[in-house]
Amino acid sequence: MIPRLPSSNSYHHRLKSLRRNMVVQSPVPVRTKKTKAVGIPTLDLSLDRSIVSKLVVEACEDYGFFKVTNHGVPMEIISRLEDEGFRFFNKPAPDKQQAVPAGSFGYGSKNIGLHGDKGELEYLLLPTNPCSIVQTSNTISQEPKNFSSAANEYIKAVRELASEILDLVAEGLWLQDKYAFSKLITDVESDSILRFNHYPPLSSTPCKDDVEVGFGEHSDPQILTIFRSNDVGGLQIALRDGFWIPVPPDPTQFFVIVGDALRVLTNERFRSARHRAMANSTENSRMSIMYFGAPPLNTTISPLPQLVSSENPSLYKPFTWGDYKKAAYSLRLGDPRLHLFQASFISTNQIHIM
Ligand SMILES: C=C1C[C@]23C[C@@]1(O)CC[C@H]2[C@@]12CCC[C@@](C)(C(=O)O1)[C@H]2[C@@H]3C(=O)O
Ligand SMILES: O=C(O)CCC(=O)C(=O)O
Ligand SMILES: [Fe+2]
Repeated sequence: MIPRLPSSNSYHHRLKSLRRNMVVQSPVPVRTKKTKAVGIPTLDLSLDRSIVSKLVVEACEDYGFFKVTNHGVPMEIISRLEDEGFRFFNKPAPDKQQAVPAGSFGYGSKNIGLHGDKGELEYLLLPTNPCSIVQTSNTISQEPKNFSSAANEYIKAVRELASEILDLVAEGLWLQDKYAFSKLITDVESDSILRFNHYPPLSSTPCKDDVEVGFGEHSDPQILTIFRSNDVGGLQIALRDGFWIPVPPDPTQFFVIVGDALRVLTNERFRSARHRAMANSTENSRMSIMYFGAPPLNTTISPLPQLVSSENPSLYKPFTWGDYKKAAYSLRLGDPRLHLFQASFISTNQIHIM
């Protein structure tokens, strides 16, 4: 099917001026080695759908990262969860260590994952399923109902936002199934995660040229990450040329990061942005809240047929989200992992000496 595009001049004029305005200047660039003061693509979700869907696709292709405004999530929902997060991190260490003790979820401090990655932060990692939020809230808050209702309302709102963005992506790619991506994260079995990262002010002064790491460089393995932070900066995004751009915080808006799974589903048309958080050298605490939208564990991830052709053959073998998650979690934070699933990858046990 040949896509039909509106042909009016005013449409093209509007699109051009939107593109010009899409990249906004960072007001307070945090400079480290190899950083650039480039703007962040910003998309106003209240604009005409046909325009926004095109711009979303462009931002996913060029950056794998963008900011959304007019996102429709009430500030009250955001502030309630932020207050609950700070209330938790302000508790004494032994109380925090009791939160969600089982498995890979729960409270962590300075250790990220299980393979020696360190960071200047503490965090709380939770499954987004409403029942497990209710259960775990007993170990997180003295007033568990306040925590669980704040978390569940926030999760519902950001899941809707993620799903809306994924529908725009499907439209911008002219897919026949408009819900091809969103249905993966709205499934009741979805493996999505909620994470609070708390970066207390650094007590020691970092050595010259040695910027301490808050959260090391990595890409997110899931489909899409929706996140925001309070007004303390720290996040940086890698550009294609290897330069890092600081992301000025915007507490009332959301940022979106393309994950590895979406990169595979689009047969590498999209980038999964590598990002990192610098340690917090300000006087105030930084807190980010990340929603990682993921499919059910048994979902097959492989490039969508519409994005595969003889000129663009599939770059990946099919694998399940569970397979990819297992591979990612068996590696260090910054390790490459997608190559393990590439169509051209030959694992050592496939090499037979004749
Ligand atoms: C070192 C690690 C932390 C991580 C699991 C991993 O082994 C590699 C991927 C990491 C990451 C990055 C994005 C968020 C996160 C929750 C995820 O799904 O993959 C973290 C994992 C974690 O913090 O446990
Ligand atoms: O806290 C941040 O700003 C970044 C954290 C992050 O990238 C993550 O939790 O995956
Ligand atoms: Fe991340």
